[in-house]
This record gives sequence, C-alpha cells and structure tokens, in this order.
Amino acid sequence: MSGTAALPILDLSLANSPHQKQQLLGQLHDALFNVGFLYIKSHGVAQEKIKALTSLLPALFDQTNEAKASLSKLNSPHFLGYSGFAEEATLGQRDLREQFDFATELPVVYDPKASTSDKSKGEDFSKLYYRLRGPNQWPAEDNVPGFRNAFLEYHDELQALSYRFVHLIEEAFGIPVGTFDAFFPRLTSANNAAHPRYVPPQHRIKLVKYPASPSGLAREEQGVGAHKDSSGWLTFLYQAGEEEGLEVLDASGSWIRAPPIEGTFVVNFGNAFEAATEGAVKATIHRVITEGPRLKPRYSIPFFQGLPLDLTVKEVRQCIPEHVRTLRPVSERPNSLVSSFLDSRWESLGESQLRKWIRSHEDVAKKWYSNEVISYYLQ
Ligand SMILES: O=C(O)CCC(=O)C(=O)O
Ligand SMILES: [Fe+2]
Repeated sequence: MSGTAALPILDLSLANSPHQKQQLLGQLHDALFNVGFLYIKSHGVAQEKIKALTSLLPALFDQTNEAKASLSKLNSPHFLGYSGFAEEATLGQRDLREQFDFATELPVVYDPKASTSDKSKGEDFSKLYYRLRGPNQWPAEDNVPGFRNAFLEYHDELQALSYRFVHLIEEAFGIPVGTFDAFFPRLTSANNAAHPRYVPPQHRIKLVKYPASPSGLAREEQGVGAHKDSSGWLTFLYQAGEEEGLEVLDASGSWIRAPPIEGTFVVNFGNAFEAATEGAVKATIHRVITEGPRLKPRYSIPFFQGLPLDLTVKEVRQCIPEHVRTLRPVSERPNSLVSSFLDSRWESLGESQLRKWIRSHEDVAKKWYSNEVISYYLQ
C-alpha cells in the first residue's frame, strides 16, 4: 500500500531574491540529506519547449512497428534507440513500458588506436567506454515532424537547468559556486581551445510510454521495477499528463506516491552522487506501478545528467568536504554503497556505465562488443 506523504516542492524562483534564497537553500539541504527526492517549480524551463516535445510523444510511439524497429538499440554501440514493450527487466520481472533512449547529440569519439601525441592533448579516446558516446537514431522527419528540433531544444533547456541546479547544490553544501563546473565544460569553441581537463559529458534522455490499462488490473503491475538511477549524476523527470504511477521508497520502507504536479520536475540523485557523497545524499529507490484502471497511457521523460566518462568517484569526493560527506551517520549509510563504484575496476564513470549497459542489454552488447569484454563486465 502506498502512502501519500508529501514530497518537498522547492520554488527555484526564490533564488532570485537574496533574502529568500536562504530559505530555498535550507529546504534544499533538507531535501538532499533527509529525503533524497523532491519536486522543483518555477524552474525556468520554458513551458512551450516542454509542450513542443511532449505533444509529439503519441506520434513518436504510434509510428509503425517497422519504423520503430528500424530505430532499435541493436543498431547502436552507444545503446541509443528504441526498446520495444516489455523488452527490459528490473529485478527479474518485465518492465511494462516501451522507450526511446536519446542523448546529447554528439559524434563518435572512440578511437582504439589513439596515439600518444593525442593523449598529451588530453584527447585519449582509446578507452572502450568512449564507445558509449555517439549520435542518436532520429525518427524520419515525415513520421514525426518537428521531433528533432523539439528534442534538441528540450535537451538544451534541461542541460541549463541541471547546471543551475548543481550551483544551488554547491551552495547548500556550503562549497564555492562553480566547484563542479570543471566536470561540465561547455561545448564552445573557446573551451576547445583551452582543452578543459574533462570532455563535456553526454546527457541521456529517455522517452517512456506506459500503456493504458482500461479494464484495471487484478494486482499491481510493474511499469519499471524498484531501482536507483545509475545513468547519471542528477535526474530531472518530467511527468507528462495526469496519469500516476511513480512511487518513492522512504526511510521507513514505505512507498510514497509522487504524482504529476503541473509545472514541476521531479529531481533525484543517481548512484554516482550517492557514492561521491559517501551516502550522505541517497540515490533514492523508486518505481512505477499501474494500479487499477488507467484510461490513458502515461508518458514520462527522465533527463539523466551525464558526467565525464573518465571522471572517478574519488576525484568528485575530493571536491566535497568531509563535513558534508559525513552528515549521515555510518549506521544510516546504505549498504548498497558497496556499489560498483567501490570496486576499483569500475571506479571511473565510464567503466561503471559500460558495465551497466552491457548488463542491461546483453543483446546489444553481443552485437557490438567482444565475448571477452562481455564476460569481463558480467562478472
Ligand atoms: O517514468 C517514470 O516516472 C520514472 C522512470 C524512471 O525512474 C527511470 O526510467 O529511471
Ligand atoms: Fe529511475
């Protein structure tokens, strides 16, 4: 049974007034360290850009099966593209949803033969995990007119929001604004000239459809099983429409509903964030269920803020003072912190991401990666 205890809703416009900002930072501190899940409103993302993308979701999913199959993730060593209904599983059970995985539109960089002279410029793309980075599979413009443009504009808005929000987190942590900026170098010519220490990250955006179930269900069905987000640093989830289903596990082990609230995004923290803060901020477990009749499909759009693939959790930790990392007593830190990040083999984000994608999409992995690589990451 799920509860209805309210999750915090933070009004980001309070950041514009020096007086009210302290109130916002106090609420953010509480949401970070005590709740691990929150809504944000007045977030500055233009409503018409959200609408431009969400209004195309029915057309995107209503493409013919043939058109969708032509965009299958199987075509992509970057694990980008379409996964059909119930093709993925969480906790050994099928997730009753279909989805498109998109990302920041970027060219392939992986170069297994990168020379040492390239390395001296900080451009060594020989590591296998750089193969995760690459371009999207776009639907044909005739099938979903305007999609590419709407997606790219939405992406840019969300990227900007995610960087603004990281600045607020820095303030809530009591560390200088801009501490994490090195992880998010902007893709500008000026930056390229200066060779930033890290390669700008690729963010991932999933477009998800949970079907209608007009007759209701005898028992709860799994839209997506209980999980922590493993794709990024922060997640900004847009729930399009009024259909419910998202639930969050609270500290006492009860499921709390997180229904769509107009004009908001839900924000939560990924595994890397939990590992970097040594569990002071939790990657809160959440799931999507279908309970009873749902007359319309439910659409959602999680934006997973990426990090540079060569960044290690140790490097991030060095930017977070000990007094922040130890805010949660050892006894309350989640056991799952013995996550892949604490195994030195997967310490860099790229290693842990490649492991995650190979484990969750063995069919794609088999097509693009060697048996040796697959068995290494499946151990
Ligand atoms: O669809 C939703 O509301 C949440 C989806 C989700 O948690 C995920 O894809 O990681
Ligand atoms: Fe999630």
